[in-house]
Amino acid sequence: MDSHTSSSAPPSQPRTNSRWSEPSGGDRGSYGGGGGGGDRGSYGGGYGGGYGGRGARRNDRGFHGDLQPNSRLERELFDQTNAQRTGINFDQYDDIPVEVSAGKNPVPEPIEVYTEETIGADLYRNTQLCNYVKPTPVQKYSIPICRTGSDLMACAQTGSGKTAGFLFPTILTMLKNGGALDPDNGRRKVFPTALIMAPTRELAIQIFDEAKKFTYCTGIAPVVIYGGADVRQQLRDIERGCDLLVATPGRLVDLIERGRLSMCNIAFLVLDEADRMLDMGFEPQIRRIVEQEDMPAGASRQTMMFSATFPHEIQRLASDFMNDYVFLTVGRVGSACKDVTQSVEYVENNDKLETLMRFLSGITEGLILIFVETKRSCDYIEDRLSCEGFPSTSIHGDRSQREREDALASFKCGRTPVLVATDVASRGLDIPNVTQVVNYDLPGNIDDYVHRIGRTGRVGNTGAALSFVNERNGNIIRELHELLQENDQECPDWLKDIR
Ligand SMILES: Nc1ncnc2c1ncn2[C@@H]1O[C@H](COP(=O)(O)OP(=O)(O)OP(=O)(O)O)[C@@H](O)[C@H]1O
Repeated sequence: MDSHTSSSAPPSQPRTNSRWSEPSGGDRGSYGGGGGGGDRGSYGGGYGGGYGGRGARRNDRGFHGDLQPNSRLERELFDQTNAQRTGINFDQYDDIPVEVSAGKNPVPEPIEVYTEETIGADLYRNTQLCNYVKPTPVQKYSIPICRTGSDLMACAQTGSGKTAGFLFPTILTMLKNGGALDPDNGRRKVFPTALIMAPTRELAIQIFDEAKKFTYCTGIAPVVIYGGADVRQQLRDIERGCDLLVATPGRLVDLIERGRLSMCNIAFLVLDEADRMLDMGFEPQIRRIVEQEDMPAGASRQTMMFSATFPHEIQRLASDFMNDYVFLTVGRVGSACKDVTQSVEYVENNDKLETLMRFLSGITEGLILIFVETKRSCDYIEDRLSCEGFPSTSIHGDRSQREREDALASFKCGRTPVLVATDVASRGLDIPNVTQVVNYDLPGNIDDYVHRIGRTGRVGNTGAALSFVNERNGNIIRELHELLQENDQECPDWLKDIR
């Protein structure tokens, strides 16, 4: 029987370090399973309380945000306590080969440093507040390329700063051009200038959090909208002024249909993790938003697509949405982050839980992210781990938005150092101190594997990924084998015998 559905608990593992408690046999409630204490306000919808109400009045730059410093907000946004810090391998990013295939414009020189000259005074101040010392390779190239007005498809390894890679040039060009006038608007319709679409709510919230930092005191107002949260609050957020909108596709279509959002001023369109959005079946919504509403096409819009992987279906979307685009690749398209030590272990399904607990018992520090295939096994494993003394929480598509945010908050602060997740957490999430990823169930394709293990080993930090493998994983073994070899990882002989 599959261990996911087995009701018999595996034997308890003795704890080899004091981090984990002895099995209690109690229920998960005693460990705060599912998290708790997550502060929605810290993710904010729109500007939270920090900027104060300001209506949709425009500032001197033609946008809707604040230009004045605010010391409380500044402390909140740039608090470094839980920020991701660059790791020992950060400087080795410079050794990764970069390829740029030119569009019609000549490719500009990359920028090597962050200064007022390279990224303007506003962004420079904000990078200093973020403690960014120098650009990552994708940023070095994407910023000058996008400033020429070219469309861009950029592929760079997980955790190498792609978010700033698209936010920086977008913000810079918005500041250069100033806000566009709204068309005559009798109704309460909102006209953002930049649109960033992301596949999951958590990723949209995270991009928004980054956008808040980089737009601080620039006058640009960022807002996030996503499904599963109160739509009325999000409507209030956009009405207070929205220049840069971060959205998941479903909620965006909803607000367009309600007549509350117009795409007609969109000058910048970013699709982050576009391949995942297609996997999740969002193509009709994306095509509707980009092709069938009032969004400008051709040269009046700049389009960027960013991911660590680019399967073939994406090339189609790219050629439909972009004009003569530049293709930027840092390293091989789809390759795994070299700072993650990958290992595989042969484990039959029935033995996975026991093996996992034995493995966890030996981990003395850091956060551990465990990927499983189904929502059901996610709940089951979280429950078993919690009962066995490993404080755990979980995240999957059937949990409410509140539960998902609470689980992430509880994981991030270390209250529950184990997060059991489905692929909803595989893309984009940037959680400091994740030192170990476990593929309890391997994903169905190698791209998802690359994204999953990329939740660790970010911005030059080292991390580790362990995958449980057995005969059921035949479909991914060949590519996994190649990937391990490419990254000089240990490749056990039995691996290639699995079909
Ligand atoms: N130039 C920089 N210097 C220092 N830290 C940076 C720099 N650029 C980005 N970071 C930080 O690196 C972390 C990873 O960045 P980001 O999430 O944008 O990576 P990514 O390439 O989009 O990853 P993924 O493929 O997983 O989505 C973030 O915490 C970000 O703040």
